[in-house]
Amino acid sequence: MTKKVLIAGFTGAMGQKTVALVNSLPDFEIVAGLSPIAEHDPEKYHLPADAQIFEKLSDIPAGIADIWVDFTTPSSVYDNTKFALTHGIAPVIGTTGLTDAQQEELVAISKEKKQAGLIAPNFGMSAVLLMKFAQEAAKYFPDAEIIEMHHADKKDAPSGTALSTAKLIAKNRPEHETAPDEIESLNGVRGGDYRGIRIHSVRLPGYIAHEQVLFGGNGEALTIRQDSFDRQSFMSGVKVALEKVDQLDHLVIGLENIL
Ligand SMILES: NC(=O)C1=CN([C@@H]2O[C@H](COP(=O)(O)OP(=O)(O)OC[C@H]3O[C@@H](n4cnc5c(N)ncnc54)[C@H](OP(=O)(O)O)[C@@H]3O)[C@@H](O)[C@H]2O)C=CC1
Ligand SMILES: O=C(O)C1=N[C@H](C(=O)O)C[C@H](O)C1
Repeated sequence: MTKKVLIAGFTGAMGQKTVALVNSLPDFEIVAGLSPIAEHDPEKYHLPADAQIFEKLSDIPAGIADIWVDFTTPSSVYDNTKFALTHGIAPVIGTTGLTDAQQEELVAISKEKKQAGLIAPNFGMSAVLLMKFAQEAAKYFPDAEIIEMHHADKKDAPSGTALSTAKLIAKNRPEHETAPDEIESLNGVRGGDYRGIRIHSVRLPGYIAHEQVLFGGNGEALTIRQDSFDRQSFMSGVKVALEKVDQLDHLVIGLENIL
């Protein structure tokens, strides 16, 4: 049976890639899009002619779609995910910026409602592998810093991927002495601090999405790096999520958990 898909943020960079992906899949059909300032012309955004365009959540009827793909903004993703979970739609969330408390609350709602869903801070295979390798390396190299580099239009910092990487490192590294207090003669020059792991966010035109994890040891160093040169790199992960999300029994965090 064809699965009905709503794309939130369908006018954006990732939204338009997702539109092209879903249009290419015979078992999925775009039935609706959500975007606050979109022109109501499905053709302009390559949506099927009968797809409905919504400007706000409250206009969307329950059960309009089976799957809700979300590439919107950090300020709207919590409400969007909650709406999908409570209206019988399985969320596939790529938007970053959810806090730990928000994620926990959404998982609890999904369990209560018995509603499937997935949140993936990164749908790219290179980033999923980078996080896995960084998690492993942290057992042997507890001293780590992260540099993430993104296009100049990115709204949130640090990236969701960098924050997830830092969490995995913090969870897996052995008991660790923190560095003595440092003096910054230039404010912020040592980056953000997630439990002693420094994160440096670079925003430049020409970049898409890149991350480097630097581990320092005794007379040696390990660097793990991934590059998304094109947003197409995220689409194989989105495809897997579309195909597998309805097999989950609640909201799962991380693409690696469904691969
Ligand atoms: N998980 C992953 O693998 C990836 C995640 N991302 C994340 O996806 C998100 C989107 O990225 P990107 O496509 O580059 O961003 P864009 O700015 O290109 O697109 C954002 C989209 O969200 C829409 N939007 C804005 N406000 C709202 C709202 N309140 N409700 C619904 N839609 C809204 C915009 O619509 P309008 O034009 O009408 O304002 C636009 O369609 C970011 O959080 C980014 O970090 C990005 C790449 C990969
Ligand atoms: O905004 C982006 O572009 C990206 N956002 C995600 C993040 O914040 O980690 C994933 C990827 O890095 C691209």
